[in-house]
Amino acid sequence: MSDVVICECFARDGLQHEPQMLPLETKLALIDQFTDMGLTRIEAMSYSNPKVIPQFADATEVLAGIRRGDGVYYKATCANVRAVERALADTEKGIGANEISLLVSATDSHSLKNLKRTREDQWKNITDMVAAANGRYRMVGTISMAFGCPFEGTVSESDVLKDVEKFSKAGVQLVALGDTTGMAVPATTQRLFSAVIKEFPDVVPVAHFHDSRGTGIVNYLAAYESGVRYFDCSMGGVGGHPTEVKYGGGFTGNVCTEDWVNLLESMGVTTGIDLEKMMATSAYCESVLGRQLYSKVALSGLNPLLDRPAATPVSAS
Ligand SMILES: CC(C)C(=O)C(=O)O
Repeated sequence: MSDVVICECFARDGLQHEPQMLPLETKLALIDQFTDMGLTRIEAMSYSNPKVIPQFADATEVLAGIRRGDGVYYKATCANVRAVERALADTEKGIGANEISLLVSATDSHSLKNLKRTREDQWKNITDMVAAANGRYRMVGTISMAFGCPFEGTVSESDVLKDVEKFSKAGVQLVALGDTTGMAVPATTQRLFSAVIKEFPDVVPVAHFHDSRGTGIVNYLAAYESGVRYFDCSMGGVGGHPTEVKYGGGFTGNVCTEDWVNLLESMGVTTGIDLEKMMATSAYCESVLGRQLYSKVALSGLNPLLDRPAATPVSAS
């Protein structure tokens, strides 16, 4: 049992906006490597409309082809009831995901731009999706722009907490707070997560931060210190949110799995990840995308002190 749970987002969030289409065999090899390196949450694919997002036209084939690890959650991204119905159809065939995701934005401006729906309409959509899922999956709700919005500025923490409450009341077990465009700082990260942990003890809080301004890891550390144990990351930091490019410009990537795992393990926090396999998988991710990605650890190697016991292990509170 490790101290933290890392969700690897490369195969969905990472690939969604990649211009090149990866062949099915490459996706299967990637996800199998994620399983083999010890990850216990893997964002595998998206049941999106293939006309809109052709990258996931093979969503069912991906689920059918991957090797399943014991106790591993394979997450399917779902945008609407039709997507949940596709998830259920695959589950009936015995090849389904075991976690599905739901998404809301903390601000109406971002919701309209990103989801083409007002927040109110999106909450109706989520209610319908939860009803359609009928308790068959572990569910994770993500609140985008939870720490600030490029269109509306400061986001009210009490409004975010109301969204967490709505997810909780709907029976959603995990709630991710998204720092979608890298606006959080350690103090806001700690304040909001501490409030979630205090007010919603039944909810598993998840950090889903983008590293747009190089603040991802410092904020993840702040989240860890507040008691968060679930983190979304992506090998090489790929992925992220198109809104950043369309409306703000800049880097859209996720926090690099390699860098966050290296830091945690160097602090004596166990991740359950085989570090040598992680480095081999990191190189494989770069080779399949044909370019150097953003991980500093991929560039410099793992912390050389890692093969010695950490001087003062950080206790998992
Ligand atoms: C789309 C979600 C998962 C996201 O990346 C964000 O809002 O930060």
